[in-house]
Amino acid sequence: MAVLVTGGAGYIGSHMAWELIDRDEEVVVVDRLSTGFDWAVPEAARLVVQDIGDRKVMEEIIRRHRVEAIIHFAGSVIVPESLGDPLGYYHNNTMKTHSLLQAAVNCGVRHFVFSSTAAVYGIPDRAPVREEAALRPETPYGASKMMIERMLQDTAAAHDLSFTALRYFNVSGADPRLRTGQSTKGATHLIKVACEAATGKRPLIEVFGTDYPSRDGTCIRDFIHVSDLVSAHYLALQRLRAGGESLIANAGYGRGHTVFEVIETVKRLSGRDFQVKHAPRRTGDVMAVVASSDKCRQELGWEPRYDDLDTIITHALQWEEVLARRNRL
Ligand SMILES: NC(=O)c1ccc[n+]([C@@H]2O[C@H](COP(=O)([O-])OP(=O)(O)OC[C@H]3O[C@@H](n4cnc5c(N)ncnc54)[C@H](O)[C@@H]3O)[C@@H](O)[C@H]2O)c1
Ligand SMILES: O=c1ccn([C@@H]2O[C@H](COP(=O)(O)OP(=O)(O)O[C@H]3O[C@H](CO)[C@@H](O)[C@H](O)[C@H]3O)[C@@H](O)[C@H]2O)c(=O)[nH]1
Repeated sequence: MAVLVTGGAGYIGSHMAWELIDRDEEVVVVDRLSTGFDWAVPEAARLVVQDIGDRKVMEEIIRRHRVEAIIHFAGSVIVPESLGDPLGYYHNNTMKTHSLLQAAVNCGVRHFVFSSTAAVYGIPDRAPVREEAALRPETPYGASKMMIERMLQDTAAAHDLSFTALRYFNVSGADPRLRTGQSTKGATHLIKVACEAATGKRPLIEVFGTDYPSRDGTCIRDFIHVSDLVSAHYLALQRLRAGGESLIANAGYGRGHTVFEVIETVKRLSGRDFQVKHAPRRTGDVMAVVASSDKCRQELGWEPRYDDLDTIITHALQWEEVLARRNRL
């Protein structure tokens, strides 16, 4: 029996593949390598280069490897990009997940763990935001994921399939053993961009909006270490295997940092100064997005190990140095 990891050549998915390998699971990765890298997949996992949207092929893969659970990361992930290409986002996220779910049901897959997002909340009425809050996504990206959550609830009610959807807040950092990290080309994520500026890969960082009514005028985000995130997935999988009910839970620490605080931390930990340019607000940005993490801790027994901005940024910087060394070779 195998666990299928879609998007397992990408940032979070490759950490998940390592987590599963570390726990002696059999792992099959399906990834079309649009933003992921074949070298990011552990050698002990089987990589199939394939788009998840082809239902017949996915059914063959599921049957051939006797897939018992799917952990689904594949998708389009850039919030601002989704505003310019909504149909592309609904297609790659919502429609292809529909097709994957149909394949899962047809083949009798029992468990499904899904990458949802804090973006389903839109502008939360309060921070920290609880799972029961109204879902009012501000962007096609958030809406594409909200629709998948609904599809999962209806599918689990009708079929012998249980699911966990984790609503990730801002994922960052890298495997502490530096076996993988965020390698995305032309990255747009704050910590990655700031680390690239610190290691000289970019000349500067732009801060999108310095006039928000926050403590220093910049947006606030709840940064979660990628290794803590994948450990929550593993706990979710084990809980479903043990007969646990389907669940939707936030994955964040419950603490927010501003954009300026992140940049200052990157400067301090790297010991390098870089130019910080104040720029207009970015369309679709929400001022403060912070998780209530009670449900994840209580239902999954989740105990984060890297809940500290310095640790997250230290690992992110170390991974940037690994990439820089590789590119020089
Ligand atoms: N990074 C974050 O802060 C964050 C926050 C919330 C949710 N998420 C979700 O987590 C998941 C993983 O994100 P990531 O940051 O690792 O991004 P990523 O771009 O590094 O990984 C996505 C992977 O999916 C693959 N892929 C995309 N479309 C595919 C398709 N149709 N068929 C097969 N493979 C496909 C890509 O090649 C890539 O390897 C996504 O679903 C994203 O929406 C990420
Ligand atoms: O060069 C940069 C990059 C980002 N930011 C700001 O930093 C904050 C965080 O932005 P970013 O890292 O792009 O993440 P988000 O837009 O918050 O979205 C992330 O977090 C969401 C959950 O909160 C996920 O759903 C998304 O997939 C993931 O990209 C925002 O205020 C941005 O305006 C900058 O000022 N400069």
